[in-house]
Amino acid sequence: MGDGMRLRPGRIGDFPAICDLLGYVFHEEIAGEVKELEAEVWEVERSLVADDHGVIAGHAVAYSRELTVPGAVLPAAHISCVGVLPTHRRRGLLTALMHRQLGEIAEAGREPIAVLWASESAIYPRFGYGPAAARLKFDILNREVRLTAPPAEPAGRLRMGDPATLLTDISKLYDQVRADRVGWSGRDDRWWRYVLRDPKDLRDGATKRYAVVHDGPDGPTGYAIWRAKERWNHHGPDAEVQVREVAAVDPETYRALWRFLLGIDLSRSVTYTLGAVDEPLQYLVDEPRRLGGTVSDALFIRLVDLPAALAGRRYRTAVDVVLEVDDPILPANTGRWRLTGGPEGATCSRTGEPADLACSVTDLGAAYLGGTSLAALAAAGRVRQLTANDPNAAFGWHRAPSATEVF
Ligand SMILES: CC(=O)SCCNC(=O)CCNC(=O)[C@H](O)C(C)(C)COP(=O)(O)OP(=O)(O)OC[C@H]1O[C@@H](n2cnc3c(N)ncnc32)[C@H](O)[C@@H]1OP(=O)(O)O
Repeated sequence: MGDGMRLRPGRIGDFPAICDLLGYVFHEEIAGEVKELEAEVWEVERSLVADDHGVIAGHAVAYSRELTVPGAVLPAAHISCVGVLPTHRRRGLLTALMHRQLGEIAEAGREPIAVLWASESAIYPRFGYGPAAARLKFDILNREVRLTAPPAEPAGRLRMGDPATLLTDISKLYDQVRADRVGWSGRDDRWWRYVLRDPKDLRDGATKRYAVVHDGPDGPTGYAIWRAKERWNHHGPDAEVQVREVAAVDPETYRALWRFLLGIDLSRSVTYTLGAVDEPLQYLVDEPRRLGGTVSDALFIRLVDLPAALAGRRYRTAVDVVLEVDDPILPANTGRWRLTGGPEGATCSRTGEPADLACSVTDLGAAYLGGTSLAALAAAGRVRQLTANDPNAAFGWHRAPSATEVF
């Protein structure tokens, strides 16, 4: 790391310098409402800085939140705000920050896993984070797709308003849906304010955010949040609807919300950047190619306490397998582990038995949410299946993992 450089916990007084650092590295200005909301969610006691004689040259923070994993909701360290000053790059600061941070999470013993979004996919696998959930970004030509096989007119009604005004319904629905949606993060009031932040200077000419709640006969059953960007061209109206989030407790609601979003007058395109890889919308329209879907990586998962993490999720089918895992950064995870369980729960303990499958902690992180197949990792030569006892099917889940926000 170099002479005089030290890692230390962040202090309240560091916040402006950390915002400046993040501004430099992400090429943006962190000011005004955004800065206030960053301060509100910032956990100073979980913030780590690289201090070069009083200059904050590097930073990383862990947020205390929950994450839905297959069959369970677990505490998960949400890693964010990682940056190293351009003047200090490639001298090992990130490496030092990551090692120290993982050590601290492991020592605290509260969170069996850590999760992050990577600015570049190449950065985090070396620290044991595996690409565990992808996203499908939609760029929809909405006038060129039709919802197929329309059922009888749905019984529900749509109610429009500001997201903040409808938040009581929206947050309840989010919690209801997230219980079964792997990759969704818990949101307390602070995180809702953060997620719904909407300063005018970040709208790029679009409107403020709107929300719509779908009410069924027994109460609210789903919501959508979106904004629109006005555009006209020589053909006439050409507005873009930008969908932020859609959550529905049943297929009728999901369909009603998408029918609403795809049909907004004067629009010619609809974008949705946080779709799931198995987003049901693909199976609702007559011409899915016009949805313009592109896949990219989303959540990276790091197993911090391997046995707690593996025992903390459920498995799609019965599993009884010995995994041999290598973890150079957290050696307590290294070794052979017997995982026994299924759809009702699991146990995981150290064993001396011969291994059925050998892999790195990064690959196990990639497979953890059920979105990256161990068989595909084996086909890539990353995972070694050593016996016929193959846990691939058990590690899968009934829906693909997805993410609802970039934190
Ligand atoms: C969760 C989040 O917040 S994601 C956001 C991450 N931050 C950013 O992208 C902001 C812009 N970039 C930066 O601030 C810095 O370049 C960082 C934080 C990505 C890297 O910090 P550095 O201190 O330069 O990393 P460090 O010197 O520890 O590098 C460790 C290794 O990772 C590699 N590495 C670092 N950054 C990158 C990258 N962007 N792409 C590919 N490899 C990388 C280095 O080459 C090095 O490899 P080596 O061990 O084989 O030599």
